[in-house]
Amino acid sequence: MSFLTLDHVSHHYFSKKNYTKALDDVTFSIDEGEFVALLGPSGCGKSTILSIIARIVEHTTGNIYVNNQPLHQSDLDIGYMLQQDYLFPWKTIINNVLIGPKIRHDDSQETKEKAVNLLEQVGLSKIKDNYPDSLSGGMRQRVALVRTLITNPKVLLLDEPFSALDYQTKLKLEDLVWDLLQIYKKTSVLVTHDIGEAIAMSDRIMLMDANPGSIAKTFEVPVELRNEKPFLVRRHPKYQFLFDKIWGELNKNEAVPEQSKVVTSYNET
Ligand SMILES: Nc1ncnc2c1ncn2[C@@H]1O[C@H](COP(=O)(O)OP(=O)(O)OP(=O)(O)O)[C@@H](O)[C@H]1O
Repeated sequence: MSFLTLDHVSHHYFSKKNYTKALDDVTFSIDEGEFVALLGPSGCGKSTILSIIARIVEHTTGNIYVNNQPLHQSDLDIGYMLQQDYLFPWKTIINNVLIGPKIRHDDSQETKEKAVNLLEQVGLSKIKDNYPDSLSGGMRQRVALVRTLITNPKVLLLDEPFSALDYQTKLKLEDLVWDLLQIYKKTSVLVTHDIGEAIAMSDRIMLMDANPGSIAKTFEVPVELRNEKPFLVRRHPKYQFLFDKIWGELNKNEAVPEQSKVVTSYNET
């Protein structure tokens, strides 16, 4: 049964000088526990969809439902992870993680233990009393991930969370997030420009068109890939097949250069 539904959702941004139609008639549903990726060109409205689900932006028309109840009447808990980690430099790692519970007046020992436990799962419990400036980019994102999970959100919104990281760190973090989701089972929406990441992480990929933003096509990820860790998914022949299909769809309006040369063999010298 569908858990989260966007039903004919459109959104316009208005400012003094500009009017932007960011989303046009977007309709899709996500099942509970499903991992969905939004993929598409810059400006097609991917982040706007996340902002609408998070109730940061009020959509202009259409309806959104959580378990068949209007979103604004629901008490849906959202965890939001962004490209930037926004850790507070003056707080230790553990205190950065505990910001969400503190805002909710949860100062309990149980939550502190949960924070340490989660930091242990991402390999950072030994340095929980350090400050963020001593951490690498990948470590900082691991703290941000724990900070997102500590309040036990029902839905995880991931807005290009790995895109500022080096490739090796990004692959490791994809596996880590996947491992944690096997345990904590969140309904997740990932925004990414990376086709490989979308295939490796998701159950379903929604390809978007721009001007105005809309859902162009949906790709189901084969079950064999869904059951593998992201790193191993990339070795699978079905991964390459789906990658080519999505690549073709993204570039279907591009002219093929007449002089393009196809390399058919490689001679090692
Ligand atoms: N606060 C805003 N005010 C006005 N226009 C906005 C605002 N936020 C986004 N837009 C416009 O809405 C459209 C969709 O933006 P959005 O950031 O959702 O796209 P995106 O697919 O996430 O882009 P990217 O991949 O570059 O992050 C773009 O044309 C953008 O310029």
